[in-house]
Amino acid sequence: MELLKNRIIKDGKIKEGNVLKVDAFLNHQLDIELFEKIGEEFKRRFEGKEVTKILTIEASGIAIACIAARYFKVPVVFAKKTQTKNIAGDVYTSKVESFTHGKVYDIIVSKEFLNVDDKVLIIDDFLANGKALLGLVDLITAAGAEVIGAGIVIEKGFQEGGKTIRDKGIKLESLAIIKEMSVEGGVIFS
Ligand SMILES: O=P(O)(O)OC[C@H]1O[C@H](OP(=O)(O)OP(=O)(O)O)[C@H](O)[C@@H]1O
Ligand SMILES: O=c1[nH]c(=O)c2nc[nH]c2[nH]1
Repeated sequence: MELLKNRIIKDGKIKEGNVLKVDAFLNHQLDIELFEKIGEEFKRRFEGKEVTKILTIEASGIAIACIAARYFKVPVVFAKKTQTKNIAGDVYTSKVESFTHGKVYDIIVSKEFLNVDDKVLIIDDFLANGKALLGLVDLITAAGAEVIGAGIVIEKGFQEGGKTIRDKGIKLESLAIIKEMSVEGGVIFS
């Protein structure tokens, strides 16, 4: 998606530890006009697929999932990274090592919101090592629901997540795939 790639080149900042900082438009300050275009593009990439629910993971996936849901006209469910009193009871759970927080979370979704007849599209802002996506696939599988695919805004193609997910036969659509990035050389797309 050229618009997104140009924005990454304009506003992205490369940090140590394979981190691309895009908080000026994607995961801290949010450019909703760009999000609308991204939502529209996800809809185009999954055209013809029946989707009954969008699943994402807090925190940074939520905003983009909500805008995408306007195009699919389905509810968004997000996996929580912390237990709260108001979600006590029957939950699906999986372990996810967070890329930017550097710690392992027991992610949870209430059984009420993932059902055996759901056809689930996963949406997230980033794909790096694939831990978040694998955790979300676990939750969908535990519910007996179907994984329709995953829509990712930025895939860091030099990390292992994309291969792991594609090897599982999951339809993965990443709107920008970074082949290489370095402080000196900038970002190079696939
Ligand atoms: O493919 P992975 O290695 O799992 O990396 C991708 C995940 O990393 C980020 O979440 P993170 O928990 O780092 O931060 P957040 O709380 O801002 O969503 C991002 O939002 C993805 O969910
Ligand atoms: O802002 C972010 N930058 C990244 O490089 C990244 N990788 C996973 N999650 C991420 N979030």
